[in-house]
Amino acid sequence: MTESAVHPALWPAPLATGAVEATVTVPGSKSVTNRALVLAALASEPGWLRRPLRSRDTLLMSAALQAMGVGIEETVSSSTAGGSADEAATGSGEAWRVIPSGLHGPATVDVGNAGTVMRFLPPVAALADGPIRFDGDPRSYERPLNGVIDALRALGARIDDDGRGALPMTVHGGGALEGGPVRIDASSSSQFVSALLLSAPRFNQGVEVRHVGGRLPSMPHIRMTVDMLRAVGAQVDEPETGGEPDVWRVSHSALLGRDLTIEPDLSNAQPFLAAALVTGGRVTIPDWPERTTQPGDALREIFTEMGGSCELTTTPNGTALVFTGSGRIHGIDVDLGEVGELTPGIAAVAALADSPSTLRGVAHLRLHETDRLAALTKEINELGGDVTETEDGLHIRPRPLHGGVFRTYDDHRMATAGSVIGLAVKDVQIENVATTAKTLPDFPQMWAEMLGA
Ligand SMILES: O=C(O)C1=C[C@@H](OP(=O)(O)O)[C@@H](O)[C@H](O)C1
Ligand SMILES: C=C(OP(=O)(O)O)C(=O)O
Repeated sequence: MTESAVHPALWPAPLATGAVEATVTVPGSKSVTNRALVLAALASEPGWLRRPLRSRDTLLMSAALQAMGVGIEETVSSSTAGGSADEAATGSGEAWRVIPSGLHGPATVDVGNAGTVMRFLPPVAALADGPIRFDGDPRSYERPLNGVIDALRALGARIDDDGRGALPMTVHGGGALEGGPVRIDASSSSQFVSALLLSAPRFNQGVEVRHVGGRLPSMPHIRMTVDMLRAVGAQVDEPETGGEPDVWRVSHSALLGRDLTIEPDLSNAQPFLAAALVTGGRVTIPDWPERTTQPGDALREIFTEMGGSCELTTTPNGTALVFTGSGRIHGIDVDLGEVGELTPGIAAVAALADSPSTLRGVAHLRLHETDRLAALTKEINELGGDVTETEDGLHIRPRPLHGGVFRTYDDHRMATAGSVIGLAVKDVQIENVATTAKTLPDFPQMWAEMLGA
């Protein structure tokens, strides 16, 4: 855990005074936006991202691509293609036009603490015609990157790092990369696999990535990578459509420019759904996709098991998820290995439940924005909770909680998790709620609006 250098302000998390009844328009998916930016930058023609997420992680991705020469023009979209009719009203009619170009160095990339930027861009940098320096927040030096660095070296790239297989580093782009077969251990982050696949159509021989090692986390995010590659014309062989287990192959090919409307971020819908569960209220999320690779879709099942119920409805503007709490919150025993980023929000709800919970399969969360297992244990326990860390997760035994400071360790999902607890527990103060800017800059305002403030 790394605490902020400065001691940021405390935000009094609002207590819910009754059942929440709200419709919450959730901004675009971080994971889809950053994949779409990379694919559009590597395409052979311009493309559009409509309703992209505008947050720290996506602006860092955009700035990095622009530093390498990609044109990204921000406009307010005049098209309503795929968007809901209330786009103009919500200000979500924003669109980014991406104009690919030769990739150039020297350039500097600030990855912040964005896993997608620090993992997805080194393969892009290897295609540039000069050195690309990567640096970021102190925490980015601690997050695993060795899978990407070692694989790129094996595929022909020259990289200078300090020997730890981590940031900071310089990728000496040679204008092209040979590519071909490579073995990696991606058990610490699925993003290693996604990173190599996303740029692979531009490698001379494409790529064959073979995962060797422990369980691969976050499989839906790899499916998202595969789906989005196929949607821009790439040829991908992968385990789920009959390929060899743990092997992905992407052929060399040109990529199409696409006009893509970004889905709402379903993981960022989590605190709002949790609010319905915790207060026995009802929250509607417009534009919830009928089919998606986003891991947040699993919340329909998980939060139903924890006491709510939900319905995917069709409205004149598209589909919406209506989630209703029953007033009871039940504990859960669940493996979250596929959907690790949902863990903080599930832990928050579990701390308020009427029975214990066991969250499993998420040891790799120790290397996320912060050590999430340690952070959740410490912060819930400091409010009077009874949480213990296991080898790969958390045991949560609900107890009456009291107010206090909930530290966030520069982790957006710690801030939203603390806010969920604050709905039910008086006087919870969130340290550095501004850290939600990583993926949801308007969180405090959205939260207040949901509560009718
Ligand atoms: O590819 C992606 O967009 C992501 C993959 C997952 O990473 P890990 O596999 O490192 O958990 C997830 O936790 C992260 O929030 C986003
Ligand atoms: C793990 C996360 O982010 P990152 O993309 O930085 O890995 C997350 O958003 O929960």
